[in-house]
Amino acid sequence: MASILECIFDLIAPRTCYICGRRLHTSEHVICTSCNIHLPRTYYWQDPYENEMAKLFWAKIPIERAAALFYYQGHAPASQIIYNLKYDNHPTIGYHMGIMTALEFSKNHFFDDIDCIIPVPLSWSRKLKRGYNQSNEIAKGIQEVTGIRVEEHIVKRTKFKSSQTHKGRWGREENVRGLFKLTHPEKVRGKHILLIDDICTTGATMVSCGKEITKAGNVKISILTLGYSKG
Ligand SMILES: O=P(O)(O)OC[C@H]1O[C@H](OP(=O)(O)OP(=O)(O)O)[C@H](O)[C@@H]1O
Repeated sequence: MASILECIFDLIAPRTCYICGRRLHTSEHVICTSCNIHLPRTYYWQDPYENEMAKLFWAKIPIERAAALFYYQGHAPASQIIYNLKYDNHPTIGYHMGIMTALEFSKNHFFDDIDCIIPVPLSWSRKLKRGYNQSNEIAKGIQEVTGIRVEEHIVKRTKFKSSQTHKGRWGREENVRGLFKLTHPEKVRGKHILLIDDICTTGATMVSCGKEITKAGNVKISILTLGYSKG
């Protein structure tokens, strides 16, 4: 339930839906109820072991479950959520979308047995430019609902090559190969990790990060993103 303070803030500075622009009710966050209903959900969390996204990771990393909240397409209305989260300085979108995602996924026991959450890291230069890591903001929302701790400093991205956005399938794999460095293997050895990112397209970023984490030994990996893009 919204606090009195939140109601007052909404009167002074009304928030609007990031998809349709309609004014948000105090109980709504990021998107309005109508846009939420029309969000193109994947429902992968209802079949987290064998869906199209999970199959991207088969035989590449020790994958358990994988799911994204919605299908992502470049200019579709729902892409505004990701665009504003990443490129328009709205980190709280990540937190609220993380909460929304966790509430839906937990109905299907998606988070069972997971020991810790690792947001896919950004390079320091990218983080400096953006001011925050969007995956970490999503992770905080997931933690809020599930109580599973977020571990931000177990793996780092050693450099920023270039964005995956305009690359083809092969170029994406090449672009992120060997980019991550596991700095605290003892913290993940024998654990079930939930890797978080904003979007999964080919899965190359998750595979590269996941492979590095598995060097710790006896690790299981599940994957959660807000969007799944068919490329
Ligand atoms: O599944 P994949 O094919 O690896 O693509 C997904 C990755 O691409 C995007 O990052 P990008 O490198 O474009 O970062 P940017 O948006 O910050 O430039 C996105 O944030 C994921 O990390």
